[in-house]
Amino acid sequence: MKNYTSIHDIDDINSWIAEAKTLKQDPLKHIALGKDKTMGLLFFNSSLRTRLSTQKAALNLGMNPIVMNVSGDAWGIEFGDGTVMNGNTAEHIKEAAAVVSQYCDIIAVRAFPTLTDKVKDESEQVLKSFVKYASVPIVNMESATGHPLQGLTDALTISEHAKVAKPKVVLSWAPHVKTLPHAVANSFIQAMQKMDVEFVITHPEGYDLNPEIIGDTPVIYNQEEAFANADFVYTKNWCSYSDYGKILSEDSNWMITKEKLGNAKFMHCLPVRRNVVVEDAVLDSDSSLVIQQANNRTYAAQLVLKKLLENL
Ligand SMILES: NCCC[C@H](NC(=O)CCC(=O)O)C(=O)O
Ligand SMILES: NC(=O)OP(=O)(O)O
Repeated sequence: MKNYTSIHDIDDINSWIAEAKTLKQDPLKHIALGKDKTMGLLFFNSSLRTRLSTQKAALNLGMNPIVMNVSGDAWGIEFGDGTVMNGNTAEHIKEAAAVVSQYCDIIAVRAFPTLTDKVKDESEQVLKSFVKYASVPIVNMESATGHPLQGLTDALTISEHAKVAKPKVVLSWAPHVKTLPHAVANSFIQAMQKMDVEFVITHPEGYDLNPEIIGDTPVIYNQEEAFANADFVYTKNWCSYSDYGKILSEDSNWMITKEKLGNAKFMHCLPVRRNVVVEDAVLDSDSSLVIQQANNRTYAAQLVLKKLLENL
């Protein structure tokens, strides 16, 4: 594996999950692997979990992490090809990526979508430019259309907590006050499609995700029907994909409640807005896996970094 930019970079999810579980049992076992190697983390957007768990993963492998908030702290980066740079951007990604590649052995990037320009977002301009112009491996820490470190984490968490051989997993849309990306939902879908689970998606009409990602995964527009006999309910808000970037509904009837959840476990990537997306009674109960999920971010990242280091 040269880069980790999408769930498609996982060749065999079951063996990856097994290896992540082994790493979790003895996180410092490979501390010599990353000796004298530098991990660069570049953030164009806010983060708590990704920023800390990816650094923790690098430290567990003996790497030296260096972190930069690119938006605001660095010079504005130009991504366009052939642009006359007489506007607000001060340096081109061609120089920026080449320079950072000299300081770092692996570069991880977070760059969210605009949610106003679908073509630009789907082109993954920022992530793909780093892949193109950097000379070291690139890790996606949540791009315009995917969050594969999260998707791998979620697959690991479901595997750890499954009580039956083929659990039923539901991805449910929930209300939110802001227009939010599709990245987490996309990578979760792609991860579940690789797992041996019964997987369904539920959301109000108008919130259908990219049909190329959905494939033949069933979509049910009735949340109650979708939740029947669920073992895991993974919740996420996203904005409309067809009416790109729009909030069509803030219908509070779609909020996750203890009553709706029944015996299922609740999952969310975090950060989560209490009593908008999910009620307190769920998050404050044993049904919630969100803290265990966030812990697994370290081991998912550590597995990815280990594979990249072994391939340097
Ligand atoms: N990295 C995890 C999720 C990040 C982002 N959530 C947010 O922006 C929530 C912001 C808020 O609730 O104000 C998303 O949905 O993709
Ligand atoms: N789940 C997740 O990616 O969280 P952060 O946005 O805090 O990194």
